Amino acid sequence: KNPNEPPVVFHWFPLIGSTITYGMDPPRFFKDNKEKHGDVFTFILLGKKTTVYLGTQGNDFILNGKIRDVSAEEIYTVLTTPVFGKDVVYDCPNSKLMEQKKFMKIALTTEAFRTYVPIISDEVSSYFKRTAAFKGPSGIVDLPPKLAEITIFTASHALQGKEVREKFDESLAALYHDLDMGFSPINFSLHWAPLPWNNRRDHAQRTVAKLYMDIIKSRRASGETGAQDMMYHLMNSTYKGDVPVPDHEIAHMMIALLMAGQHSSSSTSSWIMLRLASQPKIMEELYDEQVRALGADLPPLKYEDLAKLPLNQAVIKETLRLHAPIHSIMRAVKQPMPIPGTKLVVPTNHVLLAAPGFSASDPQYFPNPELWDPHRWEADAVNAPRIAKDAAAEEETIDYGYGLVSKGTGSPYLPFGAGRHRCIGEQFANVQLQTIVAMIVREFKFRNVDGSDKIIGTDYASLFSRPLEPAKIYWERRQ
Ligand code: HEM
Ligand SMILES: N#Cc1ccc(COc2ccc(/C=C/c3ccc(C(F)(F)[C@](O)(Cn4cnnn4)c4ccc(F)cc4F)nc3)cc2)cc1
Repeated sequence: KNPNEPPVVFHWFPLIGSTITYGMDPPRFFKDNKEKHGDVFTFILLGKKTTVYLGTQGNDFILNGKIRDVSAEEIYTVLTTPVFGKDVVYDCPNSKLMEQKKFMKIALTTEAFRTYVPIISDEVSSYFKRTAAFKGPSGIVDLPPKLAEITIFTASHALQGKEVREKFDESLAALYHDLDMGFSPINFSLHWAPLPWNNRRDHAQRTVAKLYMDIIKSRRASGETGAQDMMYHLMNSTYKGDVPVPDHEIAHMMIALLMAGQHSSSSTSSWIMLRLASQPKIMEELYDEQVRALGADLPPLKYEDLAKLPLNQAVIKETLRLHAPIHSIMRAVKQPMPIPGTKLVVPTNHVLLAAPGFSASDPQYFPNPELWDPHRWEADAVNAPRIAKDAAAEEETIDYGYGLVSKGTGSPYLPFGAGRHRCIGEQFANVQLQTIVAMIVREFKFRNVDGSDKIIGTDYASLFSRPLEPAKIYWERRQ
């Protein structure tokens, strides 16, 4: 037992290690082991020595790690490259990923969001008009699958473009499903296995990539510059040295953005609706907020309206505090990493694991942390967050080549990560989620089937944590 290495979590078997206890309930696993070992401890995950570093210092140590010390691509590429395709995201040097994130951000501007809000709200209204599950005045429905559909229709139409949206009514939905089956944590180790679902994943990746490349060719041939969607901007981007982005890389980035947006938003929107069903009072407050801010006739939603709905925004913020879709962020250790303030050194054969969501449930920062209380984000709220008002730390930003990003130093609330690998989809996700919630609040009232304030458990087995299914709620159409 090496005194300079973090303590190892007890386990019976070398390969399995603590995979099951961690995989079943990561927050529970982190809490139990923090009590035994403190903020830094090592456990065996699928045969790999995985060193967890909890708390804001852990978040900083891992998410702001130097490029010579930590690598995201080394861990993630086995999972993402078979799904996205080659030469993009984690299948290329980090410097190339930074340029790709710069290109992606060009399509994610407030000007673009102005056009996205009507698209998203129309997709939501027409969805509820045509789907059988919401026929009549009221009923009981298993929510998550419905929200997964709403998410893919709204994101594909707004972000991917009309041609892609129309394909989801035909072949693309099934192909997306096959692609999705390959997007599972089991593939962290079995990515190579010629398992049936990996073959379907590979066929789907090639077919979807071809679909995108055909759209690129037809747009280039017709020269139409239609909507300023993601594909348009990627087609007009060049790497440094004026190298145009090859068509297959555009297609593969489009798949990556589709997968990113889909899982994170559908999980989050499901949690939002289930939380509103468990606290119907909040759903009424959201409706009243719209009537007060936009007028009782509730005119068609536009981008500028979202800023007039603070409770609507807080509902998303509070949901991401308790239900961050990415519960574990991992990095390979490239050279021994001394942990400041201790005599511990993390060796190179370890994987680092940050769990930003853990500090978002820490009573030190969030009074009554288990309470879903969107009002806590208002000024002078009873459960207001206790986050160090250290202006310097709060402002600390850095530019890795795709614009200024927050280092998140000292922040216990990082659902979008921090530092070099920080999310670039935060603003799009907020526009999409705020619009979906606002449109649903206009049409429906939700409550739990048994009228209780209970909330369903979390499924941690897939890549993005999400509600256990089925998750049924009672809905009624607002008069
Ligand atoms: C509620 C919605 C979302 C959440 C909670 C979320 C969360 C995150 C987190 C935690 C990271 C950091 C991953 C790491 O450090 O390993 C990340 C990175 C990223 N996300 Fe998101 N995301 C969301 C939506 C989106 C959307 C809609 C897009 C695209 C339109 C997107 C694209 C990306 C990209 C490109 C990265 C960069 C990965 C890297 O640099 O390694 N995300 N996201
Ligand atoms: N037995 C067992 C057993 C064992 C263990 C477990 C559970 O163990 C774990 C451990 C780690 C993880 C990590 C999640 C993880 C990481 C990276 C990514 C990503 F890269 F894919 C993403 O960041 C995703 N993203 C970003 N923004 N929105 N989406 C992304 C980036 C850029 C991009 F362009 C497209 C992207 F979509 N996705 C998810 C999940 C579960 C269960 C069961």
